[in-house]
Amino acid sequence: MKESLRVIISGGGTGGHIFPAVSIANAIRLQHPDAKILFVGAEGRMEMQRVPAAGYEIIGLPVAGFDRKHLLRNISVLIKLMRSQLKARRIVKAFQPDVAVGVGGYASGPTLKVAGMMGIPTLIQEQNSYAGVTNKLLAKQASKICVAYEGMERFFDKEKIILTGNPVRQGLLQHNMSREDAVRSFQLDPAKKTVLIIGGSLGARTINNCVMQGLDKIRQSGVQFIWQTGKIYISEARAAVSRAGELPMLHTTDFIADMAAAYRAADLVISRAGAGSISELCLLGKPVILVPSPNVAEDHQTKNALALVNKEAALYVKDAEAGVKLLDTAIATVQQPDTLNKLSTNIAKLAFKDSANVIAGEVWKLAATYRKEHGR
Ligand SMILES: CC(=O)N[C@H]1[C@@H](OP(=O)(O)OP(=O)(O)OC[C@H]2O[C@@H](n3ccc(=O)[nH]c3=O)[C@H](O)[C@@H]2O)O[C@H](CO)[C@@H](O)[C@@H]1O
Repeated sequence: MKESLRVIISGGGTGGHIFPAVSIANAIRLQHPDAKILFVGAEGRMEMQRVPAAGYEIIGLPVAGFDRKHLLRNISVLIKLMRSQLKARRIVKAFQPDVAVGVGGYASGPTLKVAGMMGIPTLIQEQNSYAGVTNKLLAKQASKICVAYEGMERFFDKEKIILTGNPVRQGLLQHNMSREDAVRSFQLDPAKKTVLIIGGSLGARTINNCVMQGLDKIRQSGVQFIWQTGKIYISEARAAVSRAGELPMLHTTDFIADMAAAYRAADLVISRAGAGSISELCLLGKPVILVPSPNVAEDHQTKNALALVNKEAALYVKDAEAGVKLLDTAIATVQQPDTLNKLSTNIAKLAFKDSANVIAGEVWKLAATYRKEHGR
């Protein structure tokens, strides 16, 4: 080949979109070490920090989501969308990709739309059991659609669908830290059972409230906790902890950069049922109590969760019941080795092992055809 492979990857908004994108980029780099990869995200969103932290260049579009409650505000959203399309066009023209990959979220809309209009092949990756709005809009012109759940032909053309599972960051699987070192890295005691509490990439209000109201219970439990609050809840959480006094058995943080260490330290996880977290928990065989968010499109987190619960691969606490049940269930379960073993064995059976590599292979196939046609 004359020139190196050139790929645009676009999307973001939450970790659930960003981390699969990074994982696909890493797999492309492994298969094609001289590949040029450019991310296109949304200004001010999480990807603008997380993507450079993963070692990739990103350009932001001034894009924003539609406001379904205040329709008048959408005039500015429309203007931003038009400006984003113009900017996306300039980016695609200058970068000259062989293929564009969309992972869902606002930015992937304008980017993949203009790439498609310019004749560049596009691939989209849908993480959930219910298709996102942007991916549904982009599906018509997409050449391939990589999905993580069966039954996605209700949203997409059957011929384009490939069941790949969700790509997971490679660093989560390729590490050899001991449990003791992992627990110590959170300033906790390796002799104690540890519960990891994660509320998705942005944090979860209900789960945070359970912890804030249960600080005395935590103190007396004999168990220790790693608690990720999310960026917007951290000051409230820290204030509650400092009011409660010394709590050496609780590590509080807004965001965990080293999720490999957090999972390694955990004997049990409490989590929202976002697609990314579920894929990771399956691959690592982690016992988990799922508390699906009720505030997502078509209640898709409950569907994500029930797919596991029905196979006895996870415990389930409804958001509305978390206040009375969640901490008690966690404190009891983490001290029952048989239950933990059964959950771990069953959830590991649901893992997709090689998702990022399979998707990177599909990206290359599309690019290779385009390059041949364009003499690149
Ligand atoms: C509220 C909302 O809209 N949630 C959606 C969002 O989830 P959201 O982005 O919250 O969650 P996911 O579970 O998909 O992914 C979270 C990712 O963030 C990482 N992580 C999390 C916490 C932390 O401190 N550090 C860290 O690195 C996890 O390891 C995981 O890779 O996208 C998912 C995938 O489209 C959807 O299924 C969710 O419904």
